[in-house]
Amino acid sequence: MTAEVHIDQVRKAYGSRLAVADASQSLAPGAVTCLLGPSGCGKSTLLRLIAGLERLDSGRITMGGRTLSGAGVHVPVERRRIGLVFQDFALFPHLTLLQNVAFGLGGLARAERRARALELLERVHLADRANAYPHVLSGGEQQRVALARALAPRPEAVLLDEPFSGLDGALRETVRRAALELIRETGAACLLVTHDVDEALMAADALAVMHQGRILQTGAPQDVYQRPTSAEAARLLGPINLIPARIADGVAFTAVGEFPASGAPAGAGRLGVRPEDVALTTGNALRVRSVRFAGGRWTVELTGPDGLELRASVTGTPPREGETAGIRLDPGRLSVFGSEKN
Ligand SMILES: Nc1ncnc2c1ncn2[C@@H]1O[C@H](COP(=O)(O)OP(=O)(O)OP(=O)(O)O)[C@@H](O)[C@H]1O
Repeated sequence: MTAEVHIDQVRKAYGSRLAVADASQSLAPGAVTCLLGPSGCGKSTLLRLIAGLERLDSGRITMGGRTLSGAGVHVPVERRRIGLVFQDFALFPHLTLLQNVAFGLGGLARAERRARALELLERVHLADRANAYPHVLSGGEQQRVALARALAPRPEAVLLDEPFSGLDGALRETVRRAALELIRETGAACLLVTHDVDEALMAADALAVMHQGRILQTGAPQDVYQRPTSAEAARLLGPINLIPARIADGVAFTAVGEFPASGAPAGAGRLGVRPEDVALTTGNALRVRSVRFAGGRWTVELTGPDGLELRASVTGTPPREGETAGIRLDPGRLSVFGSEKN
């Protein structure tokens, strides 16, 4: 069974601290929605609200049209049909892997519970360890058991809170890929909370960026990255140059040239461009302040007229410090933002 989760204008405060501020988001069945944002922005609180571990102050959360949280409604955690996976795995140390996975299958007869738990352990390639205890497993294996346990009761949604942060390097990517593949196959709606930009960009079918309790933008990862709707959202996914501009008649006038800005309101604004979308040319509009090796690319910092500071990320032979340079910006990779100083 698959169901869409709708989060509608959800708000949660702890005392005077607004942790989640009127957040709205949909989680599509069979897809991974990544919730990305800096520490303290409210990601875990939103996940806990969806799980039913917290009560919301206002707004509504529905799954398949059924209200889980809303005015006068709070379906208890165990009746939500939602699977949870946390960073610390939260396995029961005194239970075997089989017992851990069977834990949430209370409604089934004993033989069925065992069969279902074994089936899930097989899916995560740990059936041969069914009678082992969690402490003998590696971190990656424990995470796979936690996933098997979350999926065993056939949840309609799966919520994962930084589930891979305890794993490092190549293992992290392997475990993540296998886990998300399995979740997608089940058709459950999936929310993956992370503060790791690379993880979010790679793993997400849909990416939601959160800042100070608000979801600023949602979309395909490449769209949010290349077409951010605000400077704040842009910065959450990596460095971006903000070039002061005066906008008139669909053209942005800047200290480094004129660029198309059709549809942007006239007046003061800023052009946003990622460092890798700044191409260096011969010219003398800018001065190279520093050049740093960044593994496969070079980070070049430039200064220009009116105190302009720009960063370019380039391949090939970089310029030398102190030299002059020009830049070329691909009009298709420019974003136009308002002028507020954020
Ligand atoms: N139980 C609580 N009581 C009081 N304040 C809380 C509680 N839970 C969260 N907060 C506050 O709400 C805000 C959001 O916290 P939350 O844990 O949701 O952020 P987060 O984005 O998940 O952060 P992290 O990535 O560090 O886990 C923070 O300012 C936090 O201190």
